[in-house]
Amino acid sequence: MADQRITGTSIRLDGVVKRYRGQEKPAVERLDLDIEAGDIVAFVGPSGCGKTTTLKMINRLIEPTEGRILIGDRDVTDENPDRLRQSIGYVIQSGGLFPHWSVAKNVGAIPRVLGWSRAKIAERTEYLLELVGLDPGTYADRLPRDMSGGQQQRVGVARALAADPPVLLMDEPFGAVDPLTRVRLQDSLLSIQQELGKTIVLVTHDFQEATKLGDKVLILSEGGRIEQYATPSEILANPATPFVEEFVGSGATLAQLTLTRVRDVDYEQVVTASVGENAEEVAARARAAGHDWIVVVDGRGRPRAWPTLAEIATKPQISDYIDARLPVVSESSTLNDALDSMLAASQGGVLVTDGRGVMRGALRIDTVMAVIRAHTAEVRSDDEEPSYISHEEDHHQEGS
Ligand SMILES: Nc1ncnc2c1ncn2[C@@H]1O[C@H](COP(=O)(O)OP(=O)(O)OP(=O)(O)O)[C@@H](O)[C@H]1O
Repeated sequence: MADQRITGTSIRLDGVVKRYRGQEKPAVERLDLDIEAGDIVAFVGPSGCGKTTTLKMINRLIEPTEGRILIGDRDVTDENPDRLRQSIGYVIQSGGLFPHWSVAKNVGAIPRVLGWSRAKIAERTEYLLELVGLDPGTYADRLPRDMSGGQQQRVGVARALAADPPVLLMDEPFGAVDPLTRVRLQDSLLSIQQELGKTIVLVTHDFQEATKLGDKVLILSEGGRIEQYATPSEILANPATPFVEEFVGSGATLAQLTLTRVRDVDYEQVVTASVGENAEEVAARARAAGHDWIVVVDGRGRPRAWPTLAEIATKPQISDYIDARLPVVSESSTLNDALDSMLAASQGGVLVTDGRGVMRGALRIDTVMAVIRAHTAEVRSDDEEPSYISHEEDHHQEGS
């Protein structure tokens, strides 16, 4: 992410220990950790290893028993915790919104405490709702209970970013939503991060999620012991300990698919059309491009339907088809997400959008399969003795 603007700050945990009263063993024995400004770091590890305890010591929702915590150059170990928390965004599972406050009131909570003017809060709220993919006109006055879990979670992210904190902490943020919503929220977080460049620390139970979101992944074992702290590809290529190997285990092949993003592969251009356009002209455009389908987009270029030319030929103009099961992923989605989305929609392809949902192209299952085959071949040639491979080939030739 060399071209990314960074507004986050570094975080350092220096000899941090947490002993809970009445517990014999410390939850976190002694942790030294450096998180670089602008990185997303994902904490993973088995239940009870100390992920949440470590996360909450960063904003001192849990007070460390020993050690120091630095945010940028600021030693915050003894800082007033309320003040500290105003400079650290915090997102929990299910959003943690105040249920009887409107979305706008929830998002403006910290700015109000900070004494911002009404106009500034309103402007910021509008910007943030747009950023997290919620139309301010539709949602600003809604109550959380009238929104889906995924939408509430988006509001939770907007609220955490309200005072533009350099650091965002997220505790299992996408744990409570269905798998497809989860993928959308992950993609949305990645596009927000592309725009903002915060330092984000997140706890997850899901190694796939950690490899998708994390610039670096921290794998902990009991007592907050660091087993490995590295980029996802380093962890997959060189697990540091037998613990890591086992933890990553059979998920490794799938995780490799997680390392490839849709934007890294050659997906196709598509022919788009707006509602009301002349169907014959659109069809001619599609045929010229060698396609027997088109994508209908709305006024902002977002996909609405994916009809075949036969379907659009039934009417003189492009009508407003709505396709509720349209398989869509974003460029920052992983190939794994793309495959899931194809399977869920029983289609041999997915539409690809940018971070704001604007149409970019289509990815076909053949392309994904080609990437998987190329990767498998690469792993073979890395791992296996050349003599073994030629042996295999001989064997096949004999058999055929
Ligand atoms: N308030 C508390 N009082 C006493 N012990 C606690 C408290 N909170 C956590 N612990 C203990 O500290 C250890 C680490 O807990 P923590 O919640 O940080 O783990 P975790 O890795 O986040 O677990 P999970 O994945 O299950 O959420 C566990 O043994 C837990 O039982």
